[in-house]
Amino acid sequence: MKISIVGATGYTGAELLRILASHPAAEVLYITSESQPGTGIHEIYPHLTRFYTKTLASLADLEKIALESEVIFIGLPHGHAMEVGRKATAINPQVKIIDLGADYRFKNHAIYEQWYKVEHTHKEARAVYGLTELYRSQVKDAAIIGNPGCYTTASILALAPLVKYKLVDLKSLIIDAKSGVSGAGRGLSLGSHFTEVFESVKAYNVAGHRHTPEIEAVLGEIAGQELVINFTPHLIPVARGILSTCYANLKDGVSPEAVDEAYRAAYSGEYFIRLLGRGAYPVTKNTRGTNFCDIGWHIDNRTGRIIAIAAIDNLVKGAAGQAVQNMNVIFNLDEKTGLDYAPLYP
Ligand SMILES: NC(=O)C1=CN([C@@H]2O[C@H](COP(=O)(O)OP(=O)(O)OC[C@H]3O[C@@H](n4cnc5c(N)ncnc54)[C@H](OP(=O)(O)O)[C@@H]3O)[C@@H](O)[C@H]2O)C=CC1
Ligand SMILES: CC(=O)N[C@@H](CCC(=O)OP(=O)(O)O)C(=O)O
Repeated sequence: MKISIVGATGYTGAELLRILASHPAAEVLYITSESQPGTGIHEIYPHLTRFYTKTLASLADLEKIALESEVIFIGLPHGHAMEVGRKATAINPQVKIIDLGADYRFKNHAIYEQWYKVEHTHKEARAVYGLTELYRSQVKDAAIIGNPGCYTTASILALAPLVKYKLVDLKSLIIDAKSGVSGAGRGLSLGSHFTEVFESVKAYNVAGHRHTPEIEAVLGEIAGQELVINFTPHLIPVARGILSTCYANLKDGVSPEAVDEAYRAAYSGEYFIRLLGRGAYPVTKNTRGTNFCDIGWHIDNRTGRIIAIAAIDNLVKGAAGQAVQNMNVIFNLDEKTGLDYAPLYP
């Protein structure tokens, strides 16, 4: 597959390059940057030395990129990807677009515009939400994929079986999630300085984070009714990893065995979802550098609540890995191609 990456100098772009370097069917054609065109990617990311000697192109080359590529991954800030997607598909209607940002995640554009404060400029795109395990049959035939957010991937995967099999009160969903600092991207900002983050943990965007409507839309679709959640993200002093701890009131009479069965029914055939089981504790380090999502759950008999916990690597299952998983599905390859390796541990 001839692949280009728009926004290759970002963390998700670099992670795509790392994964695609050992993908047997992938040929990386063009990689772009607006700030450093002409620079070798191995100069910006020395860890990619020996794997790539390519120099960066720019969006000025979009016509050539769109015409020659079969897949374009986009790793740009929201608001920019939809313009690239609109232009690239106009130039080459056959090209597949996989956007790692938020522009193509929402079926309801009004919700996107309300939360992201930009006008949606590619409303006619018939994009598919790329949470592979839940939308595989649509991903297969998609021309444009809105790859999910990192917190949303972990949180939705933890809660989906409970919602699907109607085991919990939909008014009681609470998600408490923690992310490593690479989730904020490579750009410099005060909040991600070492001295701000090290030896510290903080909540941010409480009751206002943009992943809230994304989680609500997907879980609402699974439930067949609208729902609202509480979602609180936290920044923790690690480079990679998301741990999402999700709370819900179990409906009366739901047994622990029924909960176990719901997780098994939802995910037993899913390679990238490792069900650790009831009473188990997922750990971000066990997923580091991989496309795995580890899930465990607990039932608190005193409060009648279930606590479901998911761990992922935000840059892999939460971004570049899931994007490659979606590409594999679209091109009818084994979903694990280029993604089947053990975590780096410790
Ligand atoms: N980091 C993560 O864990 C996750 C990120 N995402 C999403 O993926 C996308 C990329 O994220 P990430 O790689 O972390 O971001 P980074 O900040 O690390 O990289 C952003 C990229 O976008 C380019 N860029 C920045 N501004 C512009 C602009 N105005 N026009 C064109 N290009 C621009 C930069 O290139 P240059 O400056 O060289 O031109 C760079 O390649 C975002 O939408 C993000 O929300 C999704 C899931 C997880
Ligand atoms: C730690 C950190 O800052 N994380 C990012 C989420 C990264 C992500 O998935 O963002 P998109 O939905 O924009 O793609 C944040 O909270 O905004």
